[in-house]
Amino acid sequence: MSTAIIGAGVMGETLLSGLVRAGRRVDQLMVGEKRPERAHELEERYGVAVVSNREAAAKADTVALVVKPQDMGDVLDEIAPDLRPGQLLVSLAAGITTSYIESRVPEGVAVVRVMPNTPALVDEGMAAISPGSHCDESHLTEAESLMASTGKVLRIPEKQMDAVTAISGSGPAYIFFVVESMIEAGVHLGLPRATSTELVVQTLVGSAAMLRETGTHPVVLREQVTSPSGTTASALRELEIHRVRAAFLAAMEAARNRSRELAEGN
Ligand SMILES: NC(=O)C1=CN([C@@H]2O[C@H](COP(=O)(O)OP(=O)(O)OC[C@H]3O[C@@H](n4cnc5c(N)ncnc54)[C@H](O)[C@@H]3O)[C@@H](O)[C@H]2O)C=CC1
Ligand SMILES: O=C(O)[C@@H]1CCC=N1
Repeated sequence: MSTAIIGAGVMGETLLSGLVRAGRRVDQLMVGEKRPERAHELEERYGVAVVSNREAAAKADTVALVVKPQDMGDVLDEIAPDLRPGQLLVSLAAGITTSYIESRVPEGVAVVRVMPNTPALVDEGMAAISPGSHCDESHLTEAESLMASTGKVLRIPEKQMDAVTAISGSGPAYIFFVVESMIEAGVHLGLPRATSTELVVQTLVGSAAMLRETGTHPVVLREQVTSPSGTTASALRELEIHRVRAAFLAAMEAARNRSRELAEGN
């Protein structure tokens, strides 16, 4: 099965590198990329063929669309004449619905919408997938296998996609923001930056491993750290006073709303 990736920026390369790591044959992969210097970089790095978007659409069994939502209309209009019924189109773009894509491509092209995230770069990705209206099980399985090369995959109803985008799609950015803030705090408290960074990164990795390996609810894990009248209780009181919980809710609502706006072409 040949796969084309159209749009080889951050997420396009993440997908490409994952497929290569998972053992997909490079001669079964191709890339369509607008920026010539970027295309050249990927040719050099992976030995992958860079072709025009139309050639990618005409040749590949599966076409992954990894351009920005704002560029999706133009790309679909460009490749529509080369697509054929039964072919699989996988969109990784935030906001863009399967019905929007289906309305711009020939009848019978199978569309799967995916929301991935960047930890896929280290094979710890979280991707959610939803079928469009012309998908059969084999299309969904192929999209699932594409994304499973770099992490976990969950099938979800498309109506949940904007919320998923806000949680796991954008999620790594919130975590990096927390990490960055904790490192800075360590520096304020007098730690050398390298020490603070090592402490925070390992604390994050250790906490994530506890969540995954014990399956224990985060509230219970947090309570285990919080000794009566201790240091953690003092810190958590400040987080509540500064409404960090409410800020997370507002942030994720804003991301969900932005995903909805992107669907309307804004
Ligand atoms: N970066 C992330 O963490 C995530 C991104 N996504 C989605 O992935 C998509 C791409 O995002 P990024 O990789 O972050 O953006 P990016 O800007 O790094 O990559 C987009 C790439 O598409 C190329 N491009 C633009 N128009 C093109 C055209 N007509 N033909 C061929 N290539 C074209 C650009 O030159 C660029 O290399 C977006 O739709 C985004 O919503 C989804 C989940 C996570
Ligand atoms: O910020 C964005 O729009 C993309 C989608 C999810 C993560 N990055």
